[in-house]
Amino acid sequence: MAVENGQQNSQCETGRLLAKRNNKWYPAEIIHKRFNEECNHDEYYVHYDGCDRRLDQWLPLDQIKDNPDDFDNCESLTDKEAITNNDTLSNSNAYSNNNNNNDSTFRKITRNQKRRHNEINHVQKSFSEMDPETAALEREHEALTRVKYITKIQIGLYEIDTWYFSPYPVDYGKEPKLWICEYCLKYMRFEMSYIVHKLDCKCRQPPGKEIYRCGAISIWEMDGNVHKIYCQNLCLMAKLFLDHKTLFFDVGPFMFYVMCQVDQNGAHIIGYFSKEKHSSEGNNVACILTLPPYQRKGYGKLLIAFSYELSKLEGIIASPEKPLSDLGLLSYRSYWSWVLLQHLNSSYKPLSVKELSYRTSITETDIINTLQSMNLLKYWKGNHVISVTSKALHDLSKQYKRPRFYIDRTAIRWTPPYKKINYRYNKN
Ligand SMILES: CC(=O)SCCNC(=O)CCNC(=O)[C@H](O)C(C)(C)COP(=O)(O)OP(=O)(O)OC[C@H]1O[C@@H](n2cnc3c(N)ncnc32)[C@H](O)[C@@H]1OP(=O)(O)O
Repeated sequence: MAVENGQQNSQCETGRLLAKRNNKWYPAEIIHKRFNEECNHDEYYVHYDGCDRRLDQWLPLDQIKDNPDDFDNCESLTDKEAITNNDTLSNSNAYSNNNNNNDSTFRKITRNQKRRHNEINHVQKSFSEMDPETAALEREHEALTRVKYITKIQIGLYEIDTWYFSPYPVDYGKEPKLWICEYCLKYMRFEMSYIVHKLDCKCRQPPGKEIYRCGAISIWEMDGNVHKIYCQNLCLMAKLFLDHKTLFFDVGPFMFYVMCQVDQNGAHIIGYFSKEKHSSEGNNVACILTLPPYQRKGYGKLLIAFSYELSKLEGIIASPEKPLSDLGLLSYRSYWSWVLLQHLNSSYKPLSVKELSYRTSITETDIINTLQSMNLLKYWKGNHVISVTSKALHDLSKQYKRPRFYIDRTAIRWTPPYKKINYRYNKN
């Protein structure tokens, strides 16, 4: 454990302890300590056993205890309260709630339920399960990004709790809160600078070109080379909610697509995705983010749908960059499942995986994984065969919610800015 300021309190010396979250105690580990000048006391940065790092938080001493007697009665936060109420995976817990999650019920679950459980709870590989090179990179990443100092940002009307470390410049990186202009994304350490900036700033929308407008939703395209500062600021802010993406300063090779909600005051940022100008891996999205106040409202799937509409216009079959985060996987799975079910439902003839890929711009691998997760694929004589009955389609269509928003293709004002190899029409 790194101690930043002052001496380590004896109560916390064991490393293993219980820390509070939503009024309950959970096994946790102290990662760092600092002196909070505002409150005039020490505080501790804790990581809850087995949980995603976005749940890590700074706690005062009275929210931490290390009495060994308490450990036996204490369950891990994983799969339980970590994912309730205000925590990020709030509504994904239907599976665990329904199954009580004790050992005996766990043994009874089907392989499909278990796969779904792992998807929802994002069961990650441990270092020992990774190949040595990946494990070394993961360790380095973890060491560099372990402690999140900026715990809040103010952007527009919203004060948002951050999830992860982001490499803001030194003077800013250790502030507990940053103020960010919702239009130009300039970041500030002091509220007063923010107030003054708001009076001065002439921007009321992202820079770049508006390539989509439908109702109050608009999407703006920016070239990382042309709007470098804006794109860097966007990446720094996005990193506060993304664990594994490493692009911050070298934004030149990327295009950025920012989705906004427009009202009489301006275009308010909802989220974005970035995309390599030339992706050797065939990726149509590098990073995707919906800002937390707008999450679970359908905007993530709208951004995903838009990325595939661009791929269709480019004539390519593409996939998001891997690894996907837990929420990224859930959102993509939800989008892919819905789109594939629509095509299977509306086709008058049986469709092959290749045909589905050609129609949707989704890669065959993503289609195979998605169909497998819905139990619609059989492996027969060395080939993947879609095996589907109208009853199964009917049941699944009820299970996967209709998206709240659709992209209106006629509202897209875009032509591919750079030449692509035409994979999509090369059906063989
Ligand atoms: C290629 C990559 O960049 S991978 C990294 C992906 N980005 C991140 O992890 C950054 C942080 N997360 C986010 O920004 C968002 O959670 C996103 C972009 C992944 C999804 O954005 P949202 O606006 O919340 O997506 P949306 O509301 O369309 O929901 C998509 C579906 O994903 C699933 N889902 C999304 N969030 C959750 C959640 N918290 N709990 C359970 N399911 C969820 C649901 O199935 C949901 O559909 P439904 O609401 O119809 O059931």
